Amino acid sequence: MSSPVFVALDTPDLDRAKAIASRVKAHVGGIKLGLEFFMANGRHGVHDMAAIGLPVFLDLKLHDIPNTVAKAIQALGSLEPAILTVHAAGGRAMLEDAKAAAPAGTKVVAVTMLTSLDGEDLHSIGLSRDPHEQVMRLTELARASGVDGIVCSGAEVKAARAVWKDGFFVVPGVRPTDGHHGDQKRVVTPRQALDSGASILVIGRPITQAANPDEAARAIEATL
Ligand SMILES: O=c1ccn([C@@H]2O[C@H](COP(=O)(O)O)[C@@H](O)[C@H]2O)c(=O)[nH]1
Repeated sequence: MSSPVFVALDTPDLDRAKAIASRVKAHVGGIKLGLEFFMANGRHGVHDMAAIGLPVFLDLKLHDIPNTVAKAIQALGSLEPAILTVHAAGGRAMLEDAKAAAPAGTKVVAVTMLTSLDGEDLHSIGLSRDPHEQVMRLTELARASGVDGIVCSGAEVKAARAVWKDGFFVVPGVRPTDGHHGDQKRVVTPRQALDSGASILVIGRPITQAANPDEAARAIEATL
């Protein structure tokens, strides 16, 4: 079975992204390309990265009116990423139209609550629910909208999986040890995320900023 780890290649530098992907290829199951990479390299960069031979997760976190999101997904043309993100807060019509616009082989997953946020952040944007309640509410919305799954933290994935048995659960905010969390606030270890029901884990800086990225990826793989 291939590794559940998708390495987040958060860099604008195509050559650096290629170099890290090539180094860690044996220890990860896919690569995740986000806004930083896409803004710098566009569709052609994604196409180049796909040539490495690992599944591509395109993490664009689309959030706009339904027509705009659907047209943006259609504009990806032949890229056909394995996974594509939209924001669940875009609402039911946007989620339905995103799924309808995506290629059949692309899993559309809805971001519920960014792992860089906590309860205080929710309150500061006018939401009185706690993170667990917010994630569960958006999980129900995503399931009812017909998308393939959600992005949530490892703290909520067990409860989300319980109400959506065949959903696809993406867990970022993963740290191998109790070390530096950076901007992530809802954090678990790779083992905890998998034991709680994650389908895949997204891990960036613990691998890409390591002195030896392939050794870091191998060490994480050994814990799974
Ligand atoms: O809620 C979310 C959704 C997406 N992400 C993305 O995952 C990686 C995490 O990188 P680390 O370096 O392991 O923190 C990054 O690309 C985010 O855009 C997330 O962290 N949380």
